[in-house]
Amino acid sequence: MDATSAVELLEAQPRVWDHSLSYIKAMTLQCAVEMEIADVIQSHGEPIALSELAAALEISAAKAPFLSRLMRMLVHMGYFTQVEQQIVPEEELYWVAPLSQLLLKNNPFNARSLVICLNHPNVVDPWRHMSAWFRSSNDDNIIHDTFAFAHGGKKLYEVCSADAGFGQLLAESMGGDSWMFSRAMVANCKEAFEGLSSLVDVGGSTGTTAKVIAEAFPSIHCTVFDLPNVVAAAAAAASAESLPNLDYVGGDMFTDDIPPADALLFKVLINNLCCHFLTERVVYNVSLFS
Ligand SMILES: C[S@@+](CC[C@H](N)C(=O)[O-])C[C@H]1O[C@@H](n2cnc3c(N)ncnc32)[C@H](O)[C@@H]1O
Repeated sequence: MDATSAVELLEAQPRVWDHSLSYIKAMTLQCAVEMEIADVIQSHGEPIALSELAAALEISAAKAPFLSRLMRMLVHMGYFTQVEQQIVPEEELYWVAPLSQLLLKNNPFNARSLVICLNHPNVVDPWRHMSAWFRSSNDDNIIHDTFAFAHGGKKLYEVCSADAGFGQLLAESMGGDSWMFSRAMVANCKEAFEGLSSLVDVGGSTGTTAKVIAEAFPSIHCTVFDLPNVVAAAAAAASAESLPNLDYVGGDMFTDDIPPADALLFKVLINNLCCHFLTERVVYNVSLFS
């Protein structure tokens, strides 16, 4: 190997490190969500010193230096800002950046469940099995998706049925996304709802999308149709803020009757297979918005 090639390789090496360690950002974000760091700093009401943050998070003094590293990473990722400290210059001060709004528990559009869901072993494992999937030789009875391959042949929703906690997490994971998406949809696509008197949101999860539609179009009766355990939790949570034109029906869309309606909404359901607004006619392709 000549000297130029050696230098080129040396310069390329950090990229391999970068690619191989890129999971650190995901894990750092998950840690911030689990520890509710954004909530703690926001409720402090002003920039918080590292020692105060450590105390509020009940982190021991011995581990506080590691909290400093975590916070610097989160600053680098854009969730927090580091503020100049005048009084005790050596003390680090942190404040929330706009991006951290997406981590706050009291924001209806937060992405907390999404972060936890996307880092869940059930979701990460298929990626770890990708080469084994490519190399597997059962082409006669090919298991098309790597998810099923990594889960003993079970598809996503079969895993959800077997693991109710994960099913609930998946159902909730789109909540913030749906909240923002639905508001944009009802504001920009009013014509898609004209003439409808009923709509079923199939796989409607906690009802975020249906709620937005029901509020925007009181003349449309909206039904959230999802697996019974998901619907039970969603309906219980919704009872306090119930809308007269919104209800919940539990069932399995593969085996149970979907309630009849003028329009069926399939949003982020069964991979890309059903990413459409369906009625007797196709009203809108949801993927246009996502
Ligand atoms: C990725 S989430 C999408 C939720 C919602 N449509 C949205 O866009 O926010 C998929 C939803 O489909 C539901 N689901 C999965 N299998 C189902 C089935 N067989 N019948 C009805 N709903 C199902 C899940 O419980 C989950 O709430």
